[in-house]
This record gives sequence, C-alpha cells and structure tokens, in this order.
Amino acid sequence: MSDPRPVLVVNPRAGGGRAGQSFPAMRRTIENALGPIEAVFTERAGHAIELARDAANGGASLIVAVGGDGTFNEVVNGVLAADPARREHVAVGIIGQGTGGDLLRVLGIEHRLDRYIAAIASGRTRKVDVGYARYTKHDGTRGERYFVNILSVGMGGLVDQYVANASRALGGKAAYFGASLRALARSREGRLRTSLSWAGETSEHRIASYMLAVCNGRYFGSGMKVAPMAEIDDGRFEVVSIGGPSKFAFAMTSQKIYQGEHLGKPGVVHLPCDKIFMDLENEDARSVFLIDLDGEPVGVLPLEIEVRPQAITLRC
Ligand SMILES: Nc1ncnc2c1ncn2[C@@H]1O[C@H](COP(=O)(O)OP(=O)(O)OP(=O)(O)O)[C@@H](O)[C@H]1O
Repeated sequence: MSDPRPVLVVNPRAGGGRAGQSFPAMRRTIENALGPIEAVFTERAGHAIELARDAANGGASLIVAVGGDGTFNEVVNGVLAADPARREHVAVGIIGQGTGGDLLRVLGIEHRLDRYIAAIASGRTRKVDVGYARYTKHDGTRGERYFVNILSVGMGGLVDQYVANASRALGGKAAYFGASLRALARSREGRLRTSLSWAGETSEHRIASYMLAVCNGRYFGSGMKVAPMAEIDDGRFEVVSIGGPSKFAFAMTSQKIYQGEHLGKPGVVHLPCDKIFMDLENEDARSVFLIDLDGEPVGVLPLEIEVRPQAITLRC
C-alpha cells in the first residue's frame, strides 16, 4: 500500500492571520514538491488537537503543523491522544507561520518555506522528549497537556495573557516587550515549594521566584535563551528559576536571558530533573503566578510534570 497523503493542519489565525492569507499560494509550492496533500483548517483554539488525533487514527503517517508554536503543540497533543498502536507510526512536521518562533530556534530550523519542505521531503526523522503536565485550569478543574519546548510559571503566563490581547501586527519581539512591561507591573514573587526528582533521587526545595521555567528546549519568549544547556532528546529537563530582591533586580537579570548570561547571577537557580511537583506557599501570588505551556496560558499551580523520553517523532 502506498503511503497515505501528508495531512497539513493549518491554523489560519497564526502569525496574526498571515498563515490563512498565504496558505493557498504556499499549497501549490508544497504540492509541487511533495505531491498531493490533505489540508484541514482549525476553526477555534484546541481544534488542532482533534484534527491531528483524528488524522493519526485515520491512518496518516505524516502530520504537518502549519502555524506557530501553539499549533505545533496542539498537533503533538493530538498525536499523543491517538490510539497507541497508531501513534508510533506518525511523524510530525512543521511549517512555521507563527509570531514568536521559539520552537524553530530550538530545532535549528531556518524560517524559509523551501527549508521546511526540504526537511519534510528528506524523510529524516528525530525522536524528541515531551513533558507531561498536570495542573489546575482557570475554572478550578484539573487539566493535562504535553509540552515540547518549555513550561514556565510566574511572569511568563502573565506575558502570554497580554500578548494574546496585543496586536500581533507588532511582530514578535515588540509584542513580547510591551506585554512583558505590563506583566512586570502586575507580577508578584512566588514562594515555591518544590519536590524534584532526578536520576532516582528526590529532593525538596523552597525557591523564591518571579519566573521558573521547566525546559526541554532552550528558547522561549521570542528568543530568550533561558536554558542554554538544554537538549530536547536527553530525557532530562533543566529547571531555571529567576528571583531577586526586587522586581527591578529581576527585570535586570531577565535582560541577560537573551544572551543566556543569567545563569550564575544572584537569585538564579538551575537544577536538572525528570519529574517535578510545585505549589505556592503564598496565596497572594496564586492569581498572577500563571502557567505558560509552549506559549499558551493554560492554568495555575499546583503543577506536576514528568518527562516522557523520545515520545514523539519529528520529521524536520
Ligand atoms: N481558527 C482559530 N481561531 C482562533 N484561534 C485559533 C484558531 N486556530 C487555532 N487558534 C489558536 O491560536 C493560538 C495561536 O496559535 P499559534 O501559536 O500557532 O500562532 P502564533 O501565536 O501566531 O505563533 P507563536 O505561538 O509561535 O508566536 C493558539 O492558542 C491556537 O489554539
């Protein structure tokens, strides 16, 4: 039996709506290179999870996310929600059309259509780890979701909320910068109680933090190199927390993240883990200490995360 057609899951709203506008022209280029494809379009947030799950259960062996980091995250969650007998035969590709582009930085993919197509056509695959997170949703019920790149708590989640409301026309860095200033004004220090496992040993840590990131990949926040040592396929997460005596000190240290020069600075904690539980000791921070999961605001603490080594196959 010949290979089924690649399924492209397209988020027309990604990149401030540019993905929807450019897809018809892009489709001709893609089909010239790859042959006939099947394109399905998201109609709402979360829809790419269902579309990717259904495509995987329906026999697709290659599912390509056309959108930003959020769309890619949803496609990965859809594949991991598919029938276990099916999902191991599915590879996930990417055609980046987003605003921030952190996943592209993590995977070292240049933002050019010909490069995306060449990577997909090459047939090269790569297995990467994902994080499995269980948290509290904003409506108080428990939620669960996989992440591929970074889950952060604290300021990152607040920034997400402001970015989601900002004009995406501003573009990546400008949108994040404006959102970061507003988030900084509202943020509070979280006094975190964490239980962290690494290589069979569990340890308890109290960490005072404005932002703590559990990193599979290296970049978040549109180019901030928060975990320069992170490898996406090594079965381990890097926990990086940034605190400080004041918001001003935190903001100064945060500026160093773009170059990855924050590690070793006062108030910065770095620990490896393959599993982590965390909750807040100070209730006054709970409503502003938000979870950012691959760039999406999903909920609040308490939170548990564990690594699922090599759980997804990428075609990139
Ligand atoms: N048809 C749709 N209408 C409205 N929102 C959608 C639709 N399809 C997907 N979404 C949501 O759009 C959000 C943004 O998508 P995505 O992250 O792919 O693009 P982006 O924000 O431009 O890129 P990046 O996250 O890389 O900056 C996601 O939360 C996703 O769930």
